[in-house]
Amino acid sequence: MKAVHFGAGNIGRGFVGMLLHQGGYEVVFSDVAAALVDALDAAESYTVHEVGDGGPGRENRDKVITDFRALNSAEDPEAVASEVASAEVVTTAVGPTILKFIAPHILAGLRGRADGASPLQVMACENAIGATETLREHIVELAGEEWASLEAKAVFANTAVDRIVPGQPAEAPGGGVAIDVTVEPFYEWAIERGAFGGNLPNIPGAHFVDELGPYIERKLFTVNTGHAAAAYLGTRAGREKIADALADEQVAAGVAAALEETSALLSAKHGFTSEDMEAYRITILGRFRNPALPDTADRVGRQPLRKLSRKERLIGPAAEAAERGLSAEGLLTVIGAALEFSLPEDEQAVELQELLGELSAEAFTEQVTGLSAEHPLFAPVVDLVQTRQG
Ligand SMILES: NC(=O)c1ccc[n+]([C@@H]2O[C@H](COP(=O)([O-])OP(=O)(O)OC[C@H]3O[C@@H](n4cnc5c(N)ncnc54)[C@H](O)[C@@H]3O)[C@@H](O)[C@H]2O)c1
Ligand SMILES: O=P(O)(O)OC[C@@H](O)[C@@H](O)[C@H](O)[C@H](O)CO
Repeated sequence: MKAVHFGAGNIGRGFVGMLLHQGGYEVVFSDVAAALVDALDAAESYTVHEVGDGGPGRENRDKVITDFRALNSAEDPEAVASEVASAEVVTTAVGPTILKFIAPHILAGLRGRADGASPLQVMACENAIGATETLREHIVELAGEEWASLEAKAVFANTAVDRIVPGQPAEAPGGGVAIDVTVEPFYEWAIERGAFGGNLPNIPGAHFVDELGPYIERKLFTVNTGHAAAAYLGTRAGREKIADALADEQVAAGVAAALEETSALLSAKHGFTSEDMEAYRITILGRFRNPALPDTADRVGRQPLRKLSRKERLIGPAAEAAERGLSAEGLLTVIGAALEFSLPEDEQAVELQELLGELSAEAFTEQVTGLSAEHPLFAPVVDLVQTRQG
């Protein structure tokens, strides 16, 4: 069995690749970072180190991953298409905005797939609602009328992945490109079952669910909302590491306030009990506090324009809370802190600060958050933008 995985970065090597390997797949990583591809392709194995308390598999904290290869999709797209054509599974962990660049490779692979082969099982493992569906839409759009003849060759399942994998040092301790990965022990991979028609991929570490919506919203609006709150409030308080941000009482109170609001929304919307949501929050805050995990506010706050967009972890739940007459004050405080996020090496952080300087508060709010002037959250966000603009 073979899986082609696009994106050999933190979560690609530290989670998706690891679980595919444990399921018995040969993993072909595909990436555009030449040095990383070369280092992976030359290696016989890499190690996933679990650090800190909790999680399954405590008896063995170092997982050695073998039976993989790596290809550069920028240099050799034909080889990637050929691997996709003969794979059972395709996964991605490249970031939601990169999915459109993965679509041509999958389409080319489907064109080369033998008639009668089992449908390719495609799963995007990104922090976004409906990421696999987005990937499918890119493929369908590219294929145009040809899609009718290819459609039966693939099935697409939305997923929710959860494991904190911090940024890794670029250089290995002995020199050369680092390919080992340090991760937290906790993980969860929920996959929507329906698309597979009973022929589930063999991923023992994942669990299959009938409806993914509640899982992905609970994950994105708790883990990622709480993480973003820790990053933006932590940066405002001068904390560089996420664990240090949580150790600051004021930051921790701000994170808790935002998460109480998202929990109230998730309970109202999906029927999670308040006890279940409280237990979920406690687990997550414990994960953020993991002192052995070198995770930074800069990584967690990266791409603030994506994080401030309409369906994402801040505006998404705040807008829905406001529509339902629920409190969004804690989330608004985090949105205000996100507007201050400034990081020269992050293109979106630079653009965010430029837009704040160029646009009126109303135009900024419409463009960045996608809220319309009639929405109950529009005026409070405009106030925050005006405050930031001085
Ligand atoms: N790190 C985490 O804790 C974590 C957890 C869950 C989900 N995620 C999600 O996984 C995705 C990846 O996150 P990450 O932290 O691993 O980021 P990362 O930057 O470490 O990895 C992304 C990889 O994608 C590669 N890439 C970029 N463009 C590409 C292209 N056109 N084709 C192939 N590869 C390409 C990059 O070179 C990089 O190696 C994001 O959507 C993120 O939200 C991350
Ligand atoms: O990857 P992003 O930029 O969407 O979000 C940053 C972090 O919150 C995220 O990577 C978490 O570590 C991860 O989602 C935990 O499962």
